[in-house]
Amino acid sequence: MSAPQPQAAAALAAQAAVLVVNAGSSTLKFALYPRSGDSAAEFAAHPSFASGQLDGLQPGGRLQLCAAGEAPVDLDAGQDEDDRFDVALQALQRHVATVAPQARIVAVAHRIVHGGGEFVAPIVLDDAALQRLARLAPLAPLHQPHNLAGVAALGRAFPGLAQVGCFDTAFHASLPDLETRFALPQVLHDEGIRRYGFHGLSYQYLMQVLPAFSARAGGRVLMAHLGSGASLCGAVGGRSVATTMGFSALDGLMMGSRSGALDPGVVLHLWRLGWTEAQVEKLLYKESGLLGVSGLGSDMRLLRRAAAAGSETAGRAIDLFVHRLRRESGALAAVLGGLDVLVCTGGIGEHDAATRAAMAEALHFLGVTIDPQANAAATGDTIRPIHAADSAVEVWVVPTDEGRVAAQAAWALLGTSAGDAAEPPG
Ligand SMILES: Nc1ncnc2c1ncn2[C@@H]1O[C@H](COP(=O)(O)OP(=O)(O)O)[C@@H](O)[C@H]1O
Ligand SMILES: CC(=O)OP(=O)(O)O
Ligand SMILES: [Mg+2]
Repeated sequence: MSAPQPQAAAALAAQAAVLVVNAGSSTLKFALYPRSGDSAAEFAAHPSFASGQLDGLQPGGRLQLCAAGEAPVDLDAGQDEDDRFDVALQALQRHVATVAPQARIVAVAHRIVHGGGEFVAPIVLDDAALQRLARLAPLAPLHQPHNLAGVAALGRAFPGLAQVGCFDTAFHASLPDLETRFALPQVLHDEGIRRYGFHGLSYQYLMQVLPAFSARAGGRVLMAHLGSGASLCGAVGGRSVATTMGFSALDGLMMGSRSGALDPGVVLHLWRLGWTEAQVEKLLYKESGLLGVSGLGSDMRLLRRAAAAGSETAGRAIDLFVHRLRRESGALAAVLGGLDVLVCTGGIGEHDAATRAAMAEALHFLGVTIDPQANAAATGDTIRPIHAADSAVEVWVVPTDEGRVAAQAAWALLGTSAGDAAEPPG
């Protein structure tokens, strides 16, 4: 993205924008969205006007701003985590002032992974809500503490601005009762030990754009969000009816460094062997999945290269990822009673044609056939159909945009007054 010339910038009218933040353990992803209509076509147009990522937020990391269309910039950062956040946010503000000088940030919206049973719709965050959300941190230790640290840091950077929380779990509030239950005593269910489901902002985005492209978007849709975290969601009428992640973001598919579904007997066994809670948590969240099985890394690109160069462990990790995808897809297709549409998204779903081909092959018995050329040509740049002309099931590759959904939620909560505040005087 190139910076507008000063004269051109001066001529631009102030435009209200929502800054969307997705804070992770070592990265902070951000994007700036103007107000736009909520139609499927406008959603699909990807209208964010500044976006990027801040890397290296953990102490000792190399703090770097990677903004869309620009070379990465190294930042001079201290060792203290709060200082690093603040330096990173000042850089973000400078970047926004350069590439989108017309933007006037009127609110900040955060992706917050766990909303529990209580937060089933976006809210304007206040101290009481933040305290209750902090209690959910043990259920999403890889995400929730960082999400909330992001809220605190943005509060310091933009004092007085409304901060909106958008919950990954909220899209799954529509799950049928049975789908939320584990086969455990009722008392535990009543205490909140149940399936919640995650990646909800991504699934909501897919369900909002798809109707502009497919007349069958309201039918039985299987969505595969395959990124560092990976899950599946089955939807009918645009609403979640089944999903693979559960109480935490550990369940279901094999992931970059997470195990996915695991016999709980394994955890008991490790405890008996003397593993501590912290060691088990690290194993399941950070040392398993593609990384654990391959012993090489969690990134599918790296594993594809290693497998092509003859690495047996990389090949096994990919095979297991695909096998688990086959098993879980079959389970959700059974819950849906068949498929009308399959949607692939997330870093792997958008970019890895071989994984998509394997998934389609696994679901061929349900009528899924892809067009190999269309599949190879789909690189995650835009929404593309990849099914063969005679496929009974449509297959789409859709680049997801969780930020767009969070921005929409902020606009809806803040009403028209937020936009009016940024109109140029006179
Ligand atoms: N070109 C690509 N080919 C294959 N896999 C890719 C490609 N680009 C990204 N990925 C995979 O996607 C993952 C990141 O997915 P993404 O959805 O961006 O993750 P997250 O938002 O959870 O950090 C990477 O770890 C890698 O496995
Ligand atoms: C919930 C989850 O796993 O998120 P991510 O894929 O961003 O890690
Ligand atoms: Mg993600």
